[in-house]
Amino acid sequence: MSAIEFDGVSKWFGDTVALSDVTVSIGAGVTGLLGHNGAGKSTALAVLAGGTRPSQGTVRVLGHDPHRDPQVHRGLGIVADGEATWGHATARAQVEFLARQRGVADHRSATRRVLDRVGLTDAADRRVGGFSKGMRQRVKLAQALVHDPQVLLLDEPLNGLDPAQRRADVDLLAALGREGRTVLVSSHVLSEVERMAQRVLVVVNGRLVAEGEPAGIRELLVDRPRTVRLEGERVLELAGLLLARGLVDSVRREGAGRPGVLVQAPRAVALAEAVPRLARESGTTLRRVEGIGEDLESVFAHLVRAARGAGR
Ligand SMILES: Nc1ncnc2c1ncn2[C@@H]1O[C@H](COP(=O)(O)OP(=O)(O)OP(=O)(O)O)[C@@H](O)[C@H]1O
Repeated sequence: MSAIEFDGVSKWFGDTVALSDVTVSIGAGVTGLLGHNGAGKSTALAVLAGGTRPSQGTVRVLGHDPHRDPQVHRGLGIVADGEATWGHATARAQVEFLARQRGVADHRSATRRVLDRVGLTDAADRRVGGFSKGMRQRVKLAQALVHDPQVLLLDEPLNGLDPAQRRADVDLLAALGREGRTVLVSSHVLSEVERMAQRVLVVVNGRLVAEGEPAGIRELLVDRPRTVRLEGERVLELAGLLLARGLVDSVRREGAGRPGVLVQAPRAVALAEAVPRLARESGTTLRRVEGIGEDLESVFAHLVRAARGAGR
């Protein structure tokens, strides 16, 4: 059995479906839980942490029902979204407090070790109130790790961090995964999860719509149907060539007074490869090439349609 098991899990709040029939096993290593705002990521983590019960289906963490069995917390570390530190206490005091609460045998040395691991040794005896966001995030991580848990749940842990802090945290989480821990990290940024995760689960409107290695998920997200706007000299000739070669399904001129042409490509990557080459062949001088509707929502909407098509 994997450390984390979802079996037919649904969760609704009144009329809102936060999770819909999710079945998945998650084992050792880093797994990214990718989805837009409101997709159900926090709910999935809350169900695993025992904070909320599924409306339907079962979850197991290290074989326990997290909602009923407090034993689960011996093997579980949680880094929640948002602020969870006390400004007036030192980093060491906050981590030690958690260590004592969880019954860690030698809580002082465990605290020392974990503060060192997250890079807070020098700041350990300073009040957390004066810490940067990244340092406070480290305190939360140290609190989650002090009892050496097998399973670690992190809700958008890289939010609000600067690039150097992000890199450090990505390295730390990747290392925790390599040690054989089961690390589940939520995010709405693919490039973030693909740097640390061996596996990515994509959640859209509460449904698990795709899963796989980061490279495969990237391909799925990037190489999808896309509307592209082309602007330049003789751009209609270029669009004609694209149509003739089956690289686009349709060509439409923009409305009056606008110089562009809108093409609908079934595979965006093939189009991107062909456009510069065919522009040269047709003598087109391109001024602009831009994707239309490139927001994350439209990417996820595509995945939902793809998942429906596959009968999931
Ligand atoms: N306690 C609650 N009561 C009512 N609705 C809720 C509750 N918790 C979550 N929801 C709803 O369930 C859906 C999923 O929310 P969830 O917070 O799990 O998404 P998320 O992917 O974590 O998004 P975000 O990144 O914005 O936190 C949303 O529509 C949200 O409004």
